[in-house]
Amino acid sequence: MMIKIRDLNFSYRKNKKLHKVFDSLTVYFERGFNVILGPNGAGKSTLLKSIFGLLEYEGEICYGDQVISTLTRDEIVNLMSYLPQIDIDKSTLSVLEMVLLGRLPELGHKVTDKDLELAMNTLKSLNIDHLALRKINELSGGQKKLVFIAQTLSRNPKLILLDEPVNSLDLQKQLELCQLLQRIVVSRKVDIIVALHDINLAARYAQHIVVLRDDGTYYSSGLSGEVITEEMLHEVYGVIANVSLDEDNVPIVSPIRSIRTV
Ligand SMILES: Nc1ncnc2c1ncn2[C@@H]1O[C@H](COP(=O)(O)OP(=O)(O)OP(=O)(O)O)[C@@H](O)[C@H]1O
Repeated sequence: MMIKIRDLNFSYRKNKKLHKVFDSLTVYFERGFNVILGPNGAGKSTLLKSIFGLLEYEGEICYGDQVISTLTRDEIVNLMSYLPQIDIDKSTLSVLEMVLLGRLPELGHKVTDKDLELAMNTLKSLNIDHLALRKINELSGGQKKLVFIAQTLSRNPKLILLDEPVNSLDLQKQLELCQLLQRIVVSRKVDIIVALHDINLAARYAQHIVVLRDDGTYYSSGLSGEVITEEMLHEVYGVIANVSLDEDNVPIVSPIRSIRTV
């Protein structure tokens, strides 16, 4: 087990009111490529933020045998990098500067050729090196997303947390990003946890899937073949869907209709 979450309790506080997201949630993630699935509002982003130490929760989150709440901010940032769902997109920095910024803790007073090479290599791996000198606020939504992903990857963390990284990417780039993540998991021995809405992408690439219900409770976890079932799609997402297996035994979901009448 890579991340172990035990008895997690968390509520957002707004105008003195509490909005409970997790009530004694116990769940774990494995080494490798993990995906969190669940409908809107299930708590996927909240779970990623909790792991990254951004929220004050009750319960325990461990990375290996380290209790994350006992780590300093610097220790957490050295260990993991986190791509939030909402990107700051008003920046007038260039793409290259933005990626370099991601490695700020490791950069010295001067940006060296090695730093530039690392940043350019990350841009190349996402096929956006040609955008290096363009300003962030002059890019398309998908291009911006890729820059933030490049920034997240360039930090060389042990654990990467990505919140819906594929939304606003075209089909080819969605697949390329998942393939790149798959490669990084193997070549850099990095672990990743991705919150996703695309169940077919999760089915194809995830080594371990965790499914949350819309009320933030645990529904199931395991390999895609175990987790992605017609029953789960009915009970968790409220849809009637066919699930078949392709030639690699990967489940393929064909949605038919919502169980709600609209
Ligand atoms: N800052 C906040 N203040 C109050 N409530 C919040 C806040 N952020 C999220 N919530 C609530 O907490 C619950 C979980 O939200 P979260 O964003 O973690 O869900 P999610 O699974 O990531 O959803 P989505 O798929 O729509 O991105 C939701 O009911 C949401 O309305």
